[in-house]
Formats: sequence, C-alpha cells, structure tokens
Amino acid sequence: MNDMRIVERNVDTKAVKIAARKVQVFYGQSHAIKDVDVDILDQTVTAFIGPSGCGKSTFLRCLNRMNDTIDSCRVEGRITLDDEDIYDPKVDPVQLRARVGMVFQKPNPFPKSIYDNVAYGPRIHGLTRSRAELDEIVEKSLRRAALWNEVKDRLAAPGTGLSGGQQQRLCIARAVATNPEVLLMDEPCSALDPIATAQVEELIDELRSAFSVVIVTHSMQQAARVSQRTAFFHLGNLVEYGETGQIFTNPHDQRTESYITGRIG
Ligand SMILES: Nc1ncnc2c1ncn2[C@@H]1O[C@H](COP(=O)(O)OP(=O)(O)OP(=O)(O)O)[C@@H](O)[C@H]1O
Repeated sequence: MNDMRIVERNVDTKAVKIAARKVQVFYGQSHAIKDVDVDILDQTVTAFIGPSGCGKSTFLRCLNRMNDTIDSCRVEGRITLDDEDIYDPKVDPVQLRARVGMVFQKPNPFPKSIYDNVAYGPRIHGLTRSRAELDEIVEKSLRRAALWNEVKDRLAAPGTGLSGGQQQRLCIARAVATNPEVLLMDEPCSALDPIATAQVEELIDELRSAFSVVIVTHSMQQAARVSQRTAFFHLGNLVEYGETGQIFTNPHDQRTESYITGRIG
C-alpha cells in the first residue's frame, strides 16, 4: 500500500469489554464464522478487515444479537459483555442493543423529525422523566455526533432531509443517545464523500474516550487512521488480531500480509 499511514496513538491496553470464545455462525448449512476467539477492549477502536464475504458483518452482528433477526442464522459459542453472557435466555436483546448500539452502512434515519430520531431510544427505554431531560439528551447526543451546530435551528425538520453525511451523523447521535457502552459500525462511511468521511472518522476518534468502538471497513487506510486494534478475517476465520501498527507493518500471518499488500481480496 503506498499511502498507508499508521497514526501513532496511545495504545495502552484497556479492560476487556466483550469477550468471544469459540464462536461459530451458521446460515442454514453454511458455516460463516469458524471458531472465533477475540477480546474487544474498552475505550479502543477495533477495526474488522478482510475480503468481501469473509464474515466481518456476520461477526459484528453477533455482538449485539442482530443475527437473532435472521431466521436461518445460528450462533454457537460464548460472547460476554462485562463478563455476562449476552446469549443467556435472561438477556433481553432490546436492552442489550441499548448497551451495544449499531450504525449501519447506509444512513437510515427514521421518517421522523431530527429531534424525534435522537429521542427515540431514550423514549422507548424510559431513560428520562421530563421533556427538559429529553431535550438535554438530544442536545448532548447531537453535540457528540458533531451535528448540533448544523441542526439546532431545525430540530423539527425531517431527518431524511439532511445530507448523506449529516444523516449518518444523525444515526450516530441516535445510537449514542441511549449512552451505550459499545458502538458497532458496519462500514459507516461507505456511502459518504471524503469530507463527510473525514468528519465521521474524527468523531470515531472522539467517541472512543467514552465507548468501545468496533468498525467494519473495506478501507485499510481507514482502519489504519481510526483504529488501535485490527482483526483480519478470511473465509470465516479470524486469522490475526493485534495492534493496528503491527498488523499493517509486521503481520505474522502470510494471509494478512497478502491482503494488506493487495494480493488477496
Ligand atoms: N442473511 C444471510 N443469509 C445467508 N447467508 C448470509 C447472510 N448474510 C451473510 N451471509 C453469508 O455469510 C458469509 C459472510 O458474509 P458477511 O456479510 O458477514 O461478510 P463480510 O465480510 O461482511 O462481507 P462484505 O465485506 O462483502 O460486506 C457470506 O458467505 C455471505 O454470503
């Protein structure tokens, strides 16, 4: 890669937030994720990279049980959030998704006002007792998503009327409004132009002071810019996982090296 720049950052090891052990995912007979063990750290951005179809999104969706919504999908193994098994029958997936929020590839604001998009989660989870408290959460979330200044005078306008980059930041504001502990992002910049991408990347870097962020990306430059840890998936296996600088400059596995140098993928 010619313009691969690894951003030097403090890579102190943080506490383990999510631990996955021997995770297998099947779609019917098809084995999409094979025996994956990984520790996702708190206050760290973790990038999932790998060729198309290698299972990045499938594994990401295991982390907040989004795969529960796919009938043919079966998940085996153990995934814990702060040492609690998220697949325990006692766990309510809706509550889990408030703790492990998600931002998708294509901005998907609800057909509601900007305010109501952000207020949605706090309302359904009963997080506020008054309109003033809700106003406060909406403002704080929009500020966190670096969107407040652009929308503060039109909170009643439809979220779908914003530009693509603004819509994606609105979706980030909606995801952070429930004060999650982990934020999952599935190719969050793939529908954005370079300026909006830069804004979202800057935001990801800020968000990690409060959350653990996991991002699926096809852009190795993006992984190098925003993450401190990188996991390389290939054919459903987690081939290599480590500090981003090490993965990009000194990969231990031949398959990782082939991928980052553009020989597979
Ligand atoms: N809903 C589904 N039903 C059946 N098979 C699926 C489903 N979603 C994904 N798969 C299969 O699981 C495998 C992993 O797909 P997944 O989307 O997780 O890969 P990915 O690495 O995220 O790919 P991409 O980078 O192209 O988004 C692929 O073989 C895919 O066809």
